[in-house]
Amino acid sequence: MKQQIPGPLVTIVLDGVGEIDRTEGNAVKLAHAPLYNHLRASSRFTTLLAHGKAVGLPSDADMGNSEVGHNALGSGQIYDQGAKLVNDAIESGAMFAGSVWRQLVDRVLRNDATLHFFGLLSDGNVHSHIDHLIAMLRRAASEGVTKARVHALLDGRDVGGTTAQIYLKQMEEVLAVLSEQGRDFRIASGGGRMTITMDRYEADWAMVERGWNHHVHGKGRTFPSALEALETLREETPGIIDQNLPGFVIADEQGPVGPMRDGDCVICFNFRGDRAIEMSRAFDEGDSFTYFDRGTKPDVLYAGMMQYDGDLPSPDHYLVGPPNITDTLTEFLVPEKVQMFAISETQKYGHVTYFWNGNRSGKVDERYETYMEIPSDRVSFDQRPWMKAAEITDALISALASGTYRYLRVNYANGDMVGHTGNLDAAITAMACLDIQLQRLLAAIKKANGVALITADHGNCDEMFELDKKTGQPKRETDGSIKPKTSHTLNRVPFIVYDPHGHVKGGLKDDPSFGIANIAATTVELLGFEAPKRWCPSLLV
Ligand SMILES: O=C(O)[C@H](O)COP(=O)(O)O
Ligand SMILES: [Mn+2]
Ligand SMILES: [Mn+2]
Repeated sequence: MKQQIPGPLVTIVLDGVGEIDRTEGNAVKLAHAPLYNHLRASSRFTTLLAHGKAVGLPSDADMGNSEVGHNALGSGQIYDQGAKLVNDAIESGAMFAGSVWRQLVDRVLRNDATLHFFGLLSDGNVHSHIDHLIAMLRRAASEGVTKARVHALLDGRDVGGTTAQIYLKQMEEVLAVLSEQGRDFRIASGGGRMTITMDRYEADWAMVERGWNHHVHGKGRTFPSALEALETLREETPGIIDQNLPGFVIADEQGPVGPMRDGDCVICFNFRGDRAIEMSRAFDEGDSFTYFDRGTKPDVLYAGMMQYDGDLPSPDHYLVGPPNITDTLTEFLVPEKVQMFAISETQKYGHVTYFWNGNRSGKVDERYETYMEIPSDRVSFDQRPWMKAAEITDALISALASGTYRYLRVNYANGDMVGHTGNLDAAITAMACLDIQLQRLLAAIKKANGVALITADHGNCDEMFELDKKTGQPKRETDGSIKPKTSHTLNRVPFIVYDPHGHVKGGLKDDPSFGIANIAATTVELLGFEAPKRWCPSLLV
């Protein structure tokens, strides 16, 4: 129902805060969070889908993630996303018929050179899928490529915390088969994804530099094989989860097996952009690149699985076209001259700006948009579970008090970033910290005569234990301790309308098929507009 609230409207995204009845291992329920619990008990509380097909992923077995979640939140629509687009391009053969694949393979054949692949080696399907890599390796072999190298980033964040051996073994088997008939396909380097290569939003370029030295120059601690590296590195730091493992280089009697050389080609097989952009820039940019010293940069042709940033644009070459997200919430509100404010800390800043605006890094219109980034700490977030929630709230309170903005949006990263560490105690603290900041923020919204919509982009800290699918009980390590869960969940997410002055008319529709893509239409209705027909319908009765 179209209605115009008199004060500001604020969308609060509690990143990684899902909804499930179970209390065990659920930081949302275990935390001292009196305000959040009070809001959940209100009549304008419901839950929404935030995973699988409801956010454009291939199947309902796919957990949601921040990219697809914020795309849905910010566009009010469901688009086929990277995972699905790449599957389709491989299945239909369009990827291999495309000009970029041809250029890469032809160059390798012409130069008698090596085809390198780097990316996240798992089936998490958030940044990548191992099946995509396997399909490309097989195809390259069938087209005559004789030398390929895989630079394998170990996951433990979108999949179980200590599962790297599963994917490494699978990869070694595939590579062994492909190496028959005179081919030479091998793993050349690797490391934990939170230690090397996969930084995002320029939070820590040193990670990318470490990755560059391992993958490109073959510089790092050497091991005879990736599985031996994994075993040794785990032994050296008991309890370490895969994402935090140090980098490694594979070497034989002649030295490192896969430094990149002039004439080689390189494919980043991640489809998701945020954590692939910095490395792409290191490969593509010329002397203007100043983030770290790349040493002698080999003359390689580099391609991404997808275009990771449509505005830079980056990379120069990519295998699959990105989803073309149009008619976003921001594009709708700009011509209506609605002043907007978007804020988060570094780790989620791109989520609430770039992903929110349909993967657009520039503003739609400077005159109506203010963005604010609070620099994140550079630590493992179980050491600082409060993160920058207080500083973000300070800035939001000032923005509300200025009276300038009619629509504000914020992402609080705590539930997700602390959830990814697998540390339940820290996640419980994160939720308690969030509750205190929500108390401050909602008081300011009330004072400004406003309304808030509180939601999440997907679950994470709502399930901090790995559960056995059959018994529903927590899985145990060999020493009897509970196996921590570091990845997102498949759970629904909250949707709460906070309306202290009773401005909002009507209740919430009760439709279990509604997801977070339904929030944009709700937003514009509360701002006094009719939502575009192509958006998912509003949640207001
Ligand atoms: O990149 C990450 O940190 C995880 O793979 C996914 O987390 P996000 O989707 O919440 O960013
Ligand atoms: Mn998220
Ligand atoms: Mn996450």
